[in-house]
Amino acid sequence: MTDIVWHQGTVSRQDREQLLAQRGCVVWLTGLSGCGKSTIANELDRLLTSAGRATMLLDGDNIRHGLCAPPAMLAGEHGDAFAERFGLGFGEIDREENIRRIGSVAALMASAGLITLTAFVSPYRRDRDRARKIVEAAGEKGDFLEVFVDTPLEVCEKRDPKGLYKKALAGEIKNFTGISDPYESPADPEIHLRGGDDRTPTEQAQEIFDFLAGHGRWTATTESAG
Ligand SMILES: Nc1ncnc2c1ncn2[C@@H]1O[C@H](COP(=O)(O)OS(=O)(=O)O)[C@@H](OP(=O)(O)O)[C@H]1O
Ligand SMILES: Nc1ncnc2c1ncn2[C@@H]1O[C@H](COP(=O)(O)OP(=O)(O)O)[C@@H](O)[C@H]1O
Repeated sequence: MTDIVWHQGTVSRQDREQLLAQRGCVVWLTGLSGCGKSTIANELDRLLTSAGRATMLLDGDNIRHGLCAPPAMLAGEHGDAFAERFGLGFGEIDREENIRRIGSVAALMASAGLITLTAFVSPYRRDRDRARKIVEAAGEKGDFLEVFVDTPLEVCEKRDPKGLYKKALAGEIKNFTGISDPYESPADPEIHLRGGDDRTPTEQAQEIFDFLAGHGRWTATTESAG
């Protein structure tokens, strides 16, 4: 198809995972803005690192400051044509490319043996399924865990930690997920967290931690979680 040929490295994924005594994977949190993705992912990151696991957290807001920056952030350094071509907004095709890039980066991190946590709205089922495919192609089935942070829209709107719902409802932000853009719920997520329930983010993160521990993602524990 192209003249690009895959180069097989000398150090294998198994070599890297052996050093870490764990199997790399991707924990993919999806849900509306304000549903609790970042909070739960950060709590999970803390639980895992306290337990001696090697992790990396990719968070939507942060990644959109670099790898998936919007056109306005790129124009100054690279010019308008570049910014238009490679900068990402929130249209359907932009979100598709955002999730494609994140899926690829997450797969690389999982291949390095890291327990990779991602927190992106990722509203389209097809995009999430593609991310799963990329991760599993780089590893094996079971390396991708979809976590649906299922917090009702009314709760997210009420929390509105960044004031984005207020702006979206006033028509100041276009294509805002849940208001003027769709969110397609996962059909069969590995973990379904009901974000509006009485549990704390720490308790919800613990549920994910227990799932990972119960599925043999690591073989040695240096310290207990908590
Ligand atoms: N139009 C629109 N729709 C949804 N979200 C918006 C929008 N504009 C800005 N934001 C802010 O950007 C964060 C979502 O970025 P993501 O990269 O996770 O989005 S996506 O996965 O490509 O759909 C999202 O972060 P979270 O609130 O943490 O989810 C918002 O803060
Ligand atoms: N389980 C929870 N219970 C109560 N409040 C929560 C819970 N999870 C998150 N929050 C609060 O909701 C707000 C939005 O969380 P955030 O993690 O930024 O969401 P997202 O990353 O999905 O946009 C934060 O102010 C956070 O403290």
